[in-house]
Amino acid sequence: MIPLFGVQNLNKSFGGLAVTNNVSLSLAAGDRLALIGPNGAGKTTFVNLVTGNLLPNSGTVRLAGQDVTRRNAMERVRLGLVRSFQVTRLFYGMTPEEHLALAVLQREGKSGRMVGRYQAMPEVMDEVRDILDLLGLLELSHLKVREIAYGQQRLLEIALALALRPKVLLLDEPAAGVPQSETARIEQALDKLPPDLAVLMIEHDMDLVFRFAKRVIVLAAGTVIFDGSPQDVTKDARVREAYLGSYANVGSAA
Ligand SMILES: Nc1ncnc2c1ncn2[C@@H]1O[C@H](COP(=O)(O)OP(=O)(O)OP(=O)(O)O)[C@@H](O)[C@H]1O
Repeated sequence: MIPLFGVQNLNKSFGGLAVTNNVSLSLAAGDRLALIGPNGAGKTTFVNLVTGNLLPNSGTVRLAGQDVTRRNAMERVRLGLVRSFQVTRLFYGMTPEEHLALAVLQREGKSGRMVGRYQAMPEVMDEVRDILDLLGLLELSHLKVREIAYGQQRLLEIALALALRPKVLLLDEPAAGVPQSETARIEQALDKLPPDLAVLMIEHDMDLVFRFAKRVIVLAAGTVIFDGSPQDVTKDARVREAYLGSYANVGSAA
């Protein structure tokens, strides 16, 4: 079976520094994959190669049966590869509903000027409400972004990505900066993502990784040193040494 998404033998160097070393991985519909690794392991670089924000020195990126290695980020989005937005790109004076309406209209190729009239468009309103409801944001739909909690702003980033109808969703540290009291909300929302969506999550919060991922890839110095189940990652000697350290004992006891 052809995977929905795959990279083969991807390499990237900055000057003499090899940051992505022969990385290969693939994702099928419904996969829940976490990419973890110590600071500087090359996770952000890898995401940028996948999204088209960086070009690799060699290797290929394939999406939905097509070689997209030389395609730009927007073309990849149109083919279904979407990265969650970042809080810094939200408009603090706009509501979650307005953000979602704008995203849906943009996806449909409709002018941003129509955003003032979206409430009269039942198909847009239905979709906006469905996505907000899925992520537990419906009750906040009319508040300004600046009035909602940081964890909910992070959920709005995911909502905006879903509005682009991805086949493959890249979640870049969805719990980063979110207070402990709000991480349960993130977990609950991630549980409700469409089952056929393939999700690749980069995350440092190991509790979230263990609850969410069915498969874990560990990157160290740009190289994949582990690809397997969350249960096995804690037992792997190289991973313990490179990254997990004392967490390994906690994880393996669970
Ligand atoms: N544009 C660049 N030019 C030169 N070096 C870079 C560039 N981008 C990243 N690097 C280097 O590549 C290495 C990997 O960086 P990267 O940000 O991909 O790691 P990371 O795993 O995402 O780290 P973190 O978890 O701290 O975000 C680092 O040594 C970094 O300094």
